[in-house]
Amino acid sequence: MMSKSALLKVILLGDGGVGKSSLMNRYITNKFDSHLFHTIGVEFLNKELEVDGRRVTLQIWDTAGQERFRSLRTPFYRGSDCCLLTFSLDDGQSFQNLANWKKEFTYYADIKDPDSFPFVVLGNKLDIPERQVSGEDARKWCRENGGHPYFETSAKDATNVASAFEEAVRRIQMTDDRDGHLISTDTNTVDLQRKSQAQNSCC
Ligand SMILES: Nc1nc2c(ncn2[C@@H]2O[C@H](COP(=O)(O)OP(=O)(O)OP(=O)(O)O)[C@@H](O)[C@H]2O)c(=O)[nH]1
Ligand SMILES: [Mg+2]
Repeated sequence: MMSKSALLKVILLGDGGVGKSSLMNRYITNKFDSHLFHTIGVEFLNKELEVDGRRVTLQIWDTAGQERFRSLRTPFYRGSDCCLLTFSLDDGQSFQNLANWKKEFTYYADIKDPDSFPFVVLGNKLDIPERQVSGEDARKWCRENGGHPYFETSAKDATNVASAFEEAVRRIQMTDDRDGHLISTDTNTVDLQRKSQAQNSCC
C-alpha cells in the first residue's frame, strides 16, 4: 500500500498568459492548443510517474494568473509540496513579477521557512524567437533568490516540460529526505519513546 507521502502537490503560478495551463496540458495529455482560454480559479490533474526509482502521484494544480482571479486561487496554495514560478521569455513584465508571485505563495501557503521550500522557475515560450528575458538574467535571479533550479521550456514543442516536472519531484524528495518526512507514514508510525524503553530493558 502506498503511503500518503507519495502524493505530491505541485502548484503552477505566474502571470496570466505565460503558459501554465499549456505546460500542464502538454505534460499530462501531450497536446498543445494555440487558442487556450484564460483559467478561472484553479484546476488540477494527476499523473503517476517514477523518479529515481520512486513511484509518486504528481498532483498538478494550475491557477488563474490574472489579477482579478486572485481571491479564487489563493485558498488553494496550502499543502503544496513545490511551487513552479512561471514566466514567459517573451514578456519581461512576467519575469519582473516573479518576486510578487513568490511572496503571494509564501504568504497564503503559510510557508514557515521559505529558504528551504522547493521552488522551481520556468521560463516558457522558448520557441518564440523574440526574447525579452535572457537566460543569464533569469539564472541570476534564481541564484540571488534562494538558488532555485531554472528551466527554459516550450509547451508548444514540448521542450524541457517533462524535465521541469521531474525536477520538481526531485526537489520535494530531497527536502523530504533531509527533513525525515518519508520515514513516517500512516501505516508505519515510529514510536521513539517505546523504542528507547525497549533498549533500556534489554541491556
Ligand atoms: N508559442 C508558444 N505559445 C504558448 C506556449 N505556451 C502557451 N502558449 C500560448 O500562450 C497563450 C496563453 O497560454 P495559457 O496556457 O492559457 O496561459 P496561462 O498561464 O494558463 O494563463 P492564465 O490561465 O490566464 O493564467 C495561449 O494562446 C497558448 O497557446 C509556448 O510554449 N509557446
Ligand atoms: Mg491557464
